[in-house]
Amino acid sequence: MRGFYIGRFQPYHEGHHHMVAEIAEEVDELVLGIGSAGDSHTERNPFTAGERIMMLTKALVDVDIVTYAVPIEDLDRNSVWVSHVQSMCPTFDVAYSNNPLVIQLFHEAGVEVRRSPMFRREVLEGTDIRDKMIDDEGWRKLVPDPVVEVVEEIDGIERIQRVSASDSNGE
Ligand SMILES: Nc1ncnc2c1ncn2[C@@H]1O[C@H](COP(=O)(O)OP(=O)(O)OP(=O)(O)O)[C@@H](O)[C@H]1O
Ligand SMILES: NC(=O)c1ccc[n+]([C@@H]2O[C@H](COP(=O)(O)O)[C@@H](O)[C@H]2O)c1
Repeated sequence: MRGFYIGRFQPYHEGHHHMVAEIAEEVDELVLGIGSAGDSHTERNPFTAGERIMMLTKALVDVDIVTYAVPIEDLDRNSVWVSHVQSMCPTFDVAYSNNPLVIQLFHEAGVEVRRSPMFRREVLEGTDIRDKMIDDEGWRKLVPDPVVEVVEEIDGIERIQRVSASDSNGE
């Protein structure tokens, strides 16, 4: 059985990693949809799709199922989004998400959706981790080690500090 799990992964953190480990108990292969793939260089979406592919690929080397990372750009039309996802991905039997809109759209399209309990959500939330990156304090222990290496390789902290400063100046 093949599963599908979508997130923006800005950045890929230990909550996502925990969810992947749980999903890996239930499926043979997993497609990871990198959502809002066209977005980057903003405070909410600092990293490009390619950078997020690096984070996922390097963090998932120890996961013992086959994984595929597929960038998925946003569409203006929610009603055809599931078809758009399916057109970009290997076929899958079940979708995993906690996002209410994603659950609703898959449900309406007749795709089975499974939710997964939030893991240590009080610290493992992308928005909070990005705030910690802006301060460059306390974020490293909240993401897998390979993600730290990718962020360092791409000068990600300098990027997020600059784009958050320009976002708040309205530039
Ligand atoms: N700590 C967590 N435990 C389990 N699942 C999580 C956790 N954090 C996020 N998820 C789930 O992973 C999927 C992708 O989430 P996403 O990439 O938006 O991360 P996020 O931490 O919610 O980030 P942001 O604050 O930027 O929205 C969603 O279904 C979300 O509910
Ligand atoms: N119409 C659309 O483009 C559409 C609809 C539902 C979800 N999405 C995307 O799916 C992803 C869902 O991920 P999160 O659970 O991380 O929010 C996001 O990138 C979101 O933009 C896009």
